[in-house]
Amino acid sequence: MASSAYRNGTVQKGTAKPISVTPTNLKSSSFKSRLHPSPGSGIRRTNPASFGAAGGNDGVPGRVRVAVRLRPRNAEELVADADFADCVELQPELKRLKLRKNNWDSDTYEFDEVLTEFASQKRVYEVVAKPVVESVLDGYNGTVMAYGQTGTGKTFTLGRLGEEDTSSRGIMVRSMEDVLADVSLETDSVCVSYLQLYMETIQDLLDPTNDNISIVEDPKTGDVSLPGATLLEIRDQQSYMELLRLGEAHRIAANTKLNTESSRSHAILMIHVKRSVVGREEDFSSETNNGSHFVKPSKPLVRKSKLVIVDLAGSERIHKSGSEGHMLEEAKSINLSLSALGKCINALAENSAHVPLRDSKLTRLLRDSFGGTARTSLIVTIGPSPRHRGETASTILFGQRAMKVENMLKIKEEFDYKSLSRRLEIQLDKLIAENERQQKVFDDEVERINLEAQNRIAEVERNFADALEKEKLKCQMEYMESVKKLEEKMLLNQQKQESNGFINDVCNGEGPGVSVAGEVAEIRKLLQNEIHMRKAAEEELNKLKSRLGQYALSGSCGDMQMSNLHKSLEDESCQKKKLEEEIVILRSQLLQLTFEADQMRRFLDRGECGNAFAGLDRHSQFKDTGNGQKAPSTTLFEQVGLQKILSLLESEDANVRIHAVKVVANLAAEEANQERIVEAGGLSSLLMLLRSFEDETVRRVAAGAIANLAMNEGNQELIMTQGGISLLSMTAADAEDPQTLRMVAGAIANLCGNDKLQMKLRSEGGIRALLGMVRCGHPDVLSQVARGIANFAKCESRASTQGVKSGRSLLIEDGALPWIVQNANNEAAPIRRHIELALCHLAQHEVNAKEMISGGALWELVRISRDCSREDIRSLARRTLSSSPTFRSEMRRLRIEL
Ligand SMILES: Nc1ncnc2c1ncn2[C@@H]1O[C@H](COP(=O)(O)OP(=O)(O)OP(=O)(O)O)[C@@H](O)[C@H]1O
Repeated sequence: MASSAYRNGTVQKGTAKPISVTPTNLKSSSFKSRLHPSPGSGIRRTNPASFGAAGGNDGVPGRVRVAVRLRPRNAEELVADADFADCVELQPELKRLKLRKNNWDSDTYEFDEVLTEFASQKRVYEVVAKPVVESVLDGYNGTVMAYGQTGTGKTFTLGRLGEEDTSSRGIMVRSMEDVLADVSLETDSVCVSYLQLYMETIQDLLDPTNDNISIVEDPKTGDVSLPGATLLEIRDQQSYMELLRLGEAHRIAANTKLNTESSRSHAILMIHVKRSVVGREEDFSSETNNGSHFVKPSKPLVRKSKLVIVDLAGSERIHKSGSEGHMLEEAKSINLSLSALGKCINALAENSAHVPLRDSKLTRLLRDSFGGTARTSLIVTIGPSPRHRGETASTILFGQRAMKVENMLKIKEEFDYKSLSRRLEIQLDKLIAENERQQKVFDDEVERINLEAQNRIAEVERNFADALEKEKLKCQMEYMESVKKLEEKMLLNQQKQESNGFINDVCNGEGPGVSVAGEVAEIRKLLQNEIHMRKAAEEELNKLKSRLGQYALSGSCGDMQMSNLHKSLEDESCQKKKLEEEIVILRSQLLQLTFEADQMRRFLDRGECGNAFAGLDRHSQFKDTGNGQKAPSTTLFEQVGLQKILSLLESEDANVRIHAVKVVANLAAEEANQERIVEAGGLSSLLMLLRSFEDETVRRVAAGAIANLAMNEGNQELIMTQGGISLLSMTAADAEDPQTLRMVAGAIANLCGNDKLQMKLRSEGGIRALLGMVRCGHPDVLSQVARGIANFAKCESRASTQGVKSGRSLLIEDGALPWIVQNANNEAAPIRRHIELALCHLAQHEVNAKEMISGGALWELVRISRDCSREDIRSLARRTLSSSPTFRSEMRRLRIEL
């Protein structure tokens, strides 16, 4: 900062050597602000140029601006100095002040603004304070300070409230008016603290009990703050005025010779302005551009600036002010702090390496105002009296030196995390609300679809139930109809028999047993005709043969005739073959009808439901007609021949195949036929049908036939060696029809009862196939599965007892235990009985005990031993439990008593 002596042009000619210090940049600088008006600003800006717009936060040089204000003569001066001229002469248009040395000589000083005794308070505000207020609103710190001899108008300039005469409002009042006009109280905030520095102690003027406030300096930024001071938010001018009144009331003043209301402390008013501003979008988007759901918020910034208005206590010459005692101490303290301020200003003005900021609290408080980052405006107040020329000269020199102090203005802007967080919260709330709305729409839609689906299901169920009911009715009707027809036929037949005295083989002595006797008789008649025709054809053939022999002998037979005869012969043979086939079919049809007639007869006799394949175990096996006579099927079997019937299993005609397999199944139900069917290759043919899997009916009937054959112990091994278990397992895995599964399960269950086949059956997947069929859930199937398991467990038990087998049960190995335990108390008696037996067999072997306990079988065994309806099973369970050490010990542990 350069400095040079300045002499007033008019004075240059004089002899005196006035020392006037003029900053080199004085000409280029104006007292007026160069700030932009903020958009929407409520105050009229003083100058459109803006150093804030230079951008960034790098700092802009800003010299301390100094104005001088002359107080008008007061009453005392008007009298006492009546014969004397003022000690100063002002040239406001030239911004100069002449300080008279004597009548003919004066020193001239140039200031940023020269305010005469006629300058209004409004003008003083506009030239001294308004530019600073605007800077503060733009985000810079600002200081307006009044310095001068006691009684020269510092408090008048700054602190006048102007309640009676608004035109006399001082800088403090007017500053707030402009601040409040410019800020938006929705987004910005204005807070005030008001303090006095009295005898090196900082007191709170808004709360006088708070009288030892400490200064906190940020070592990094140099920012000074007073965290202990009361900080009140201002929302309107009225509350601010009350606050100023309160502060004024608490300010220490005294009546001195020079001022009846002399301030004995430095008053410091701090107006904190916090403003939200919107930053440049690109700065922020790079930081937050990681989520696609958010509407990118602009960069939120906050500007925290501070306007400090300092009304210094006046400097005084002790002898003039007449201070003594405590007031003398006050005066000394005031002078000391002002002198410390002066020293700092001098050091700064001279660009000295050391600035003694820490010499007083005043200089510590004002460190940002002089040589700091604030925009500072100083008003030096002087009086006109020549009697105080010395003090006026000293004030003027203070102002001149202050004009040399260069500050580096910095915008006080920082990232506004609070605002960002608030905005993000709002955005989040919006997103949550939107999400909830969409969720509700979705839920409503799901509910609607659900309702619609339920309605549809209900409708389908209704339709289905109706259709089922109709179908049921239809079946019942048809059934009644057919029963009626059969009864009628039977009656007719009986009548015929009685009238003709003809005794039919089929219905011999059986009364109501020949339900389809008429039909049978008809077929028999057809059959007789066929036989007659065949015999006639055979006779014809024999005749032709003998004629052929005669022709050959006589030699009169021509080639032509020979070939004709050959052809006829071939035709006859073909016809014969066809007839033979038809006879076989007719016989098998007859056989089937005879079966059905028999079933029907039994049904009518007992009121039971007939089933051609009911014989899955020995107890339900179909044996004979019940009167010691051979069954009609057996008779036909003998008449037609087993080979013929079995050959029909391979017929190309599907109907014939179905028919034939039914006949074979019925034959297989008779114990007497079982071995013969197997010997004649029937088992292979049936297994082949199972393998070919051409038709569900064929497969079901074939499985039933195999089940019947498997009742015979001799056949069981053959079934195994011919790969029967694999084929049955395969069928078990892919069949869906419960009746087919029942037949397959029945066949495997029969095989399970063979001691010799245990290992092979298990290794070829028999147990797993059996367990796999429980998926069907049909009680008939479950019953067969349970029977198989019971058979297997029984064989295992036998083998273990004989010492043939050791180790855990293969049933347990193959995972049967959970199903066994689960169904041990099945409500279907046949299932329950088989399972109960199976459990007892398994439990007889100590090696199974642990698994059975952990699988829950012990509880079932205990239940069986107590509640089983069959005495033999009950006692078997009890015996088993009491003979097993493992079960006994577990029961002891569980305190179970048999
Ligand atoms: N420009 C002015 N016009 C009219 N009266 C003024 C002017 N300046 C000051 N006065 C009057 O002068 C007297 C002293 O003023 P003021 O109390 O403001 O001085 P001061 O510098 O604050 O003194 P101190 O330092 O002792 O507090 C007051 O009565 C005040 O009204």
